[in-house]
Amino acid sequence: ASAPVEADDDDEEEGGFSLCGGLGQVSGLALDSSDNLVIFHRGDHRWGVNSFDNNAKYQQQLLGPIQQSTILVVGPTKGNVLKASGRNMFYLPHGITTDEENNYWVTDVALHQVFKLSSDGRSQPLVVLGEAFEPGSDKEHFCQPTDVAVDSVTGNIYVSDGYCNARILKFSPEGKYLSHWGAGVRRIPFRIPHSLVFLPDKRELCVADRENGRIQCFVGESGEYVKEIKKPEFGGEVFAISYSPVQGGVIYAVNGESAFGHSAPVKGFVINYSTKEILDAFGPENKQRFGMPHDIVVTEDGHVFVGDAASDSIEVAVAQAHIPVATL
Ligand SMILES: O=C(N[C@@H](O)C(=O)O)c1ccccc1
Repeated sequence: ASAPVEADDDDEEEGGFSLCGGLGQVSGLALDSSDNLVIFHRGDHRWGVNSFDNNAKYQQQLLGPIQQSTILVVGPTKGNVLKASGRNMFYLPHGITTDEENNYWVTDVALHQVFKLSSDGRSQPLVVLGEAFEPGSDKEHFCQPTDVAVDSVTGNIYVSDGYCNARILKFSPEGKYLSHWGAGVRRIPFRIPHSLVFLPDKRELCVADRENGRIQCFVGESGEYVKEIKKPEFGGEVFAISYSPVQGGVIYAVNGESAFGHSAPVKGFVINYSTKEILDAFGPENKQRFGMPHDIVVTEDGHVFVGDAASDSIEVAVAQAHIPVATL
């Protein structure tokens, strides 16, 4: 493993931390069973306008895989690195989530693959889905898959596929294809299903349908459409979502800039899942604004972390509405 990287002192003063330059584009965030932050970043690789050809084929394979550790487990307060893994495996990391055994489920948009990795750093993946560097849209191929969500009861996983497909697929914990579906309301297709969250208390899957600027939620078991949350405050894009079961269920979302024009400040939102009311809007704790907020996680005690793919950093944010009623 590479030498541990520590957050700079000044980084901590900013409220966020960038692990003293040890981070590349932060594409994914997850939490482990101890509420440590799990960061999935791109080291010295970047997703630029020339990274893919018109057929979504990755153009920089000759660069080889990222040599830095792309998966870092860090303490949520000081940003000290507890574990580092994921070296020489990935080309363009995207999404990451953890399952009940602290395994990592990750997606790589250059490989068009989904991996299940054990968190003890063994480099041999437990499950590999998709064919390396081969985009496609059947049961064995993805096209720039963006995220994974895990149903902690059944262990089944959901894959949002992706920048160049418009569907959600469901697999068993061992990676057996179970089902797939497209978008809900009036069959307007997803436009970059970009981030997923499973709602354990409602057994629903919610999707950040990025360029449609909406969140759509489905019954996890059947894929049946349940609801849509779309707000003018999103300004046309929703990049990432997370969820906390407190107060009847609260959705956290971040919007973002997009090539298709944008008309709202880049912010985080706290939304009452049942009423769809925006309870709070927030920016980074001690920084002007988010760059490209790309993923968001919320700890049990209400700390919000946002991974920024433009400023290669993790921003800490305080969202008022999550403070459990007991402490108000
Ligand atoms: O959205 C894009 N990237 C981010 O989401 C990301 O880096 O995951 C992107 C799209 C087209 C070209 C270049 C970048």
